[in-house]
Amino acid sequence: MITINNISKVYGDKKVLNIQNLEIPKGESFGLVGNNGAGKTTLFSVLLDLIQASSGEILIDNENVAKSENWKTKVSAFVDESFLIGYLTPEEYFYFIGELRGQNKASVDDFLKQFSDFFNGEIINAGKYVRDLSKGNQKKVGVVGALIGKPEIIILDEPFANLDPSTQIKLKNLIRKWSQDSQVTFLISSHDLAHTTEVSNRIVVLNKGEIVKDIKTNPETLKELEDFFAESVVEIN
Ligand SMILES: Nc1ncnc2c1ncn2[C@@H]1O[C@H](COP(=O)(O)OP(=O)(O)OP(=O)(O)O)[C@@H](O)[C@H]1O
Repeated sequence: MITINNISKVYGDKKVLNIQNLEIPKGESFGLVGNNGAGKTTLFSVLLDLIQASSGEILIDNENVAKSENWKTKVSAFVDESFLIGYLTPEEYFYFIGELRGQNKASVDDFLKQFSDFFNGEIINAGKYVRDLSKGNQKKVGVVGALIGKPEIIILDEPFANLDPSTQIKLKNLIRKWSQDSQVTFLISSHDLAHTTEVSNRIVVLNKGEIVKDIKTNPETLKELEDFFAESVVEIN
């Protein structure tokens, strides 16, 4: 369970995040949407203790992420390329992550087999370093790396961007399956309302750092979100 209490983040005189209370139970597939600058990455960064909140606290299973290390074995994330290690090959990167999560090479290899179509022959045994891969392939490496060892909580920032349609579908199926069958908690931020609605059983909309909608996904959700974002669009003639 993730508990967010009175979290704020201020840069200069601008409050970019301001969330009173948010609870994300185990096994929830939580979608975070919002326009550019809404505060999605900031929220994930505070949650992962990558940046310090200006006030408030975030607890994972009752442990304050800014004060404890225990939560780190339960959580994996891919937020941006800084999570990658450019001088490793993808295989070396996956083994490294596997080691952190108690997976030996054989179990990592076994796990990676299911992604062979996902990788499309361009990642494993491709003779390239992570830094030399295309943006889309780097994203695949980061996302798959976050899945190794099936951690309890998986945080993915914009996982669908830059991915080809087949890979998007594969990833959506995996997210749905793991959250239903294995009670993995997913936190996914995306600009893609359709993908987010498909994989999330709850969607929170952030606007200027504040929660403006918190929806249990239902057949009307996509329409509700599209209407919400359309309202803020100024027509260009
Ligand atoms: N280090 C920083 N210094 C100053 N302002 C920052 C810093 N990091 C983020 N911000 C500001 O915080 C706000 C929220 O940014 P954030 O990256 O969390 O938004 P986002 O919802 O992830 O946006 P996007 O959809 O564009 O990725 C933005 O106004 C951004 O400019």
